[in-house]
Amino acid sequence: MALLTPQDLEGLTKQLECNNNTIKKATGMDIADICKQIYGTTLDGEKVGIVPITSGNGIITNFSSSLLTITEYFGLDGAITEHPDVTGYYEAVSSDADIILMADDHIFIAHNMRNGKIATNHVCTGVVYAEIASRYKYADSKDILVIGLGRVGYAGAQHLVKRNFDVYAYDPDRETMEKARKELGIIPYDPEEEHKFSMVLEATPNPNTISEGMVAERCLISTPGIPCGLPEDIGERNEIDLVMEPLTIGVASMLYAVM
Ligand SMILES: NC(=O)C1=CN([C@@H]2O[C@H](COP(=O)(O)OP(=O)(O)OC[C@H]3O[C@@H](n4cnc5c(N)ncnc54)[C@H](O)[C@@H]3O)[C@@H](O)[C@H]2O)C=CC1
Ligand SMILES: NCCC[C@@H](N)C(=O)NCCCC[C@H](N)C(=O)O
Repeated sequence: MALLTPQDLEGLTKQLECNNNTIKKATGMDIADICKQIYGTTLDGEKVGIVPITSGNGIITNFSSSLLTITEYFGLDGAITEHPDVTGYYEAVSSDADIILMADDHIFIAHNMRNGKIATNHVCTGVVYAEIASRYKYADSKDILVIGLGRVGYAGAQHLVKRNFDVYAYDPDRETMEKARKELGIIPYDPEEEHKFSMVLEATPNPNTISEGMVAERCLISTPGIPCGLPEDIGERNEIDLVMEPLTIGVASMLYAVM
């Protein structure tokens, strides 16, 4: 799995504000509104314990501080523990944290100590970016294209099927495509069909995954994928609203998911 780098997280607040404005323009709602709609929950100044984890590739220098920025942006009372790992977890629980945030190289969780709810970043990211794409004010139909059916994209496609969208999808992994077709009923995207979409969810770790033939003149591309899958020239030739940032929207989704 592709790991975040400190460079990905630089200028996080600016990226967040820019994306929140794009989301408001494209859907009429901001990130918090969309999360409230998805989960039917609200945030109320909860105490959040952020625990750095040293396993695997180790601590990402600005990951915990980025989580602190995000919790504060959404009006929560965040704190990074003085110690990492088990000692840090003990510190967070002992200081009465309502929600614990921690991530190793494979799973990033939010765990609500009050109601026991637990949520993963990859599922919550897929769901919230799918929801953003699906609320495009200028959509020309209920057709939506999902590019990449991994941990994030599959969760997003599943959410869109549940919301009764006509979900087309493409992933080069044949087994993944077959699983999604059988289990979700997605429609395999066929580039030969010249079907252009006004709503696209892209969740791959590769650049240039979005081709000219996929996007309508006016299109919302909602992509947590790092790096960005939209080639610059296509972005210039079409009227595209691009929602893309490395961490905040997915974390917001996690926080609302465990309330
Ligand atoms: N912005 C955010 O908040 C978050 C971003 N991410 C990023 O989202 C991306 C996806 O993450 P995961 O789902 O965990 O990865 P994953 O490795 O589980 O899934 C990626 C999928 O993309 C497919 N793929 C690769 N090239 C493709 C192409 N050209 N067209 C269509 N599909 C293609 C692969 O076959 C695979 O199924 C990664 O870049 C990850 O870093 C993950 C979580 C949160
Ligand atoms: N947008 C979220 C993406 C999460 C995932 N792609 C990742 O980089 N996970 C690694 C996080 C490692 C954190 C580290 N253990 C620390 O605590 O600093």
